[in-house]
Amino acid sequence: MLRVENLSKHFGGTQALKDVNFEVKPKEIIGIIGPNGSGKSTLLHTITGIHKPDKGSIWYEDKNITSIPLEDRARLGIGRTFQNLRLFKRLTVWENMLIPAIQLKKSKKDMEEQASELLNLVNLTHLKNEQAQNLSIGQQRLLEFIRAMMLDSKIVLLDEPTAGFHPNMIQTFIDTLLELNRRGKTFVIIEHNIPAIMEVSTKLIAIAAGEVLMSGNPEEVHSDAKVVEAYLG
Ligand SMILES: Nc1ncnc2c1ncn2[C@@H]1O[C@H](COP(=O)(O)OP(=O)(O)OP(=O)(O)O)[C@@H](O)[C@H]1O
Repeated sequence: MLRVENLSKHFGGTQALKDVNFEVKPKEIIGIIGPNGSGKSTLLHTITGIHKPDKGSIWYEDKNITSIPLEDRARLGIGRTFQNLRLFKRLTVWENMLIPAIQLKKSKKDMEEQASELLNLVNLTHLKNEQAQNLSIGQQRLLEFIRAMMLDSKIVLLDEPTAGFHPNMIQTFIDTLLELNRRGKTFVIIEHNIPAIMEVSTKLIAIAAGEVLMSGNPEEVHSDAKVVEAYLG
């Protein structure tokens, strides 16, 4: 579905990505872990078109998308959320859900049904008329997550979706993610919450200093000596 080949990107003297290769198959949940500054966000920015890679290519459903504009990647079905929340803070939860979806020209009824159902999944229905800025950071992150689902992307890239969560919200996120995955969504998730990412991912990719250290079975990757050292070192 999505394939990254020999992707490299540098900023001045910093090699943020070095020959990164991986593949995402339909309905997989890929977890990406790595220490701070290891290149995780750069990888997502390069896949979605914010950064142009120095080298390498990105393929989506057998189409080379390395050089196509950001909006076209979104139109093809690649959605995302950001590490820094990008909600319309003064608009209500409900307005936040509906506004991005307007571009899809779905019927108002369909959009409203979808928004209601998603809000229900993450237990935010009671806050639908509240301004987004009045929600806790964790609630805002859940809102950004389900808002991304309104765009009907086939694959959604999530950048630290549980950062700032109250511990009792993690399960809501996990349950929602798994439910959306059961319905056909594919996910790539950058996450520092190791227990959460271990629980949901079908494959784990560990990166350090811009390179893939190891990828594969989450248990094996997590307990690998090189991965443990990269985190602790
Ligand atoms: N726009 C930029 N300009 C210059 N350097 C950058 C830029 N973006 C990232 N970097 C550098 O590239 C490296 C990788 O950064 P990146 O944000 O991708 O790491 P990360 O793994 O997402 O980190 P974190 O877990 O802290 O979010 C870091 O050394 C960072 O300082």
